[in-house]
Amino acid sequence: MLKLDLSYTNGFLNDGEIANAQSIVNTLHEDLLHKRVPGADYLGWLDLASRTLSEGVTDILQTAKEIREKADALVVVGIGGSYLGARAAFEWAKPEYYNQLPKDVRKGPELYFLGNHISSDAVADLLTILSGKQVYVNVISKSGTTTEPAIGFRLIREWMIQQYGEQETKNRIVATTDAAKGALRKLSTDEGYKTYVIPDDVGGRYSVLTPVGLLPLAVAGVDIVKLLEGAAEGEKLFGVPSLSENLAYQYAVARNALYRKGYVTEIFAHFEPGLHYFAEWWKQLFGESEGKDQKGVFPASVGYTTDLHSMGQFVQEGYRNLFETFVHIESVNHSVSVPSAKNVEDGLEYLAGKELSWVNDKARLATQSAHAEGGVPNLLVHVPDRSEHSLGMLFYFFERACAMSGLLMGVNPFNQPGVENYKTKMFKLLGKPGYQD
Ligand SMILES: O=P(O)(O)OC[C@H]1O[C@H](O)[C@H](O)[C@@H](O)[C@@H]1O
Repeated sequence: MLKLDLSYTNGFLNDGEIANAQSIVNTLHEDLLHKRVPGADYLGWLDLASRTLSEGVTDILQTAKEIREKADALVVVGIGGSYLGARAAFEWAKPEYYNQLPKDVRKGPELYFLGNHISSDAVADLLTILSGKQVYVNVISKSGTTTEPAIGFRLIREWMIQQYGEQETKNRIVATTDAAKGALRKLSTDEGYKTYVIPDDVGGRYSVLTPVGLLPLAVAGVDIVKLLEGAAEGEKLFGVPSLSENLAYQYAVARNALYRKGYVTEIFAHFEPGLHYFAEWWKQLFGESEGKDQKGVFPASVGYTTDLHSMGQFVQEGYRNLFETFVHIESVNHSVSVPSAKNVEDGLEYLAGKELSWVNDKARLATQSAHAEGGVPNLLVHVPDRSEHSLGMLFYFFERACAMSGLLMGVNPFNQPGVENYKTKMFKLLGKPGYQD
């Protein structure tokens, strides 16, 4: 079960400040359920996990099984919401050096991501590592027109045609896109690719539990049923209006209260390298949902203890507009202890035999306390373990919190009009037809 600890907001938030928001939360909760909110056409994520479980995921599991049997590597092509959820869950659920593990240990294909940048070097390096391998591709784009994945897909498709020929390439591509619209849908129909649909009513950053995330994760051997079950349990836990019960709404109210007091930057802080991409997913979720109409908490992230040795100074004593949200995993997958080394004078013998996770947790407790003392309020989300079930629940926790938080802030949490401006300017610079004036 997730837990939310707000003790380090004491002294920053007043007594009763959260509970006092109950009546506005009641109203927004009802508006959300009855689709009376801005962006109401994009609320399909609210009960997506439970609906998907009742419809079943047999087809996705079957496709994943075939790819697992035949492929040495799956390349997942996508960006933003068509990328970050799958990568977050992959890195959360699978071992740190997954691609380097022997195939009989890994039991599935290597997993690579493409289409999330326009870097020649990164593309060239990927094609080098793929050389001689049996490669399959899952290209993911809701609009089907996003520049980076469209370029990435052209490149990998061309490379595959050279390796395997036209027809075999078609058999190795699965496209995840809109049911009817867009260039990728048309190409998939023309070429006869296997396809999966991104529902109309689920925006990119809320789409991890659609085939966008589910197919690549199933190929990597992530238990997608447990992931969905965790999120479905989250639907119940975080689907009630009462602030004393609903931790997602508590979090939403707390971060809004801090925002109104000038804490305009939120740092997502974790202590596990495997959560790096979860933080990236979280940044898109909150950044695109709230950052509009000249409002919004700026979402940043740090990976401690690494970043205590780089960003720690700023967080402790720099400009005071920060608050932190720690995500702490209570039970990690592996037990590793500090070895004894009596002849080494590093002053660490007192830790000999102690679990690294215990040391890591003491670092977390010390950091929370020191940062609060330095004027940085912080919130703590406890996650029981690194299971798919806990991850599914955490995805839903933040999705539900983000919707409530954006509504409390008075913005439409489900659109992202601002991402178009640079695209228009870029298309002009690139000489795209129709963008010259
Ligand atoms: O799935 P796509 O249509 O390719 O979109 C991928 C991403 O790019 C866009 O620029 C939006 O800012 C994101 O919200 C979206 O997730």
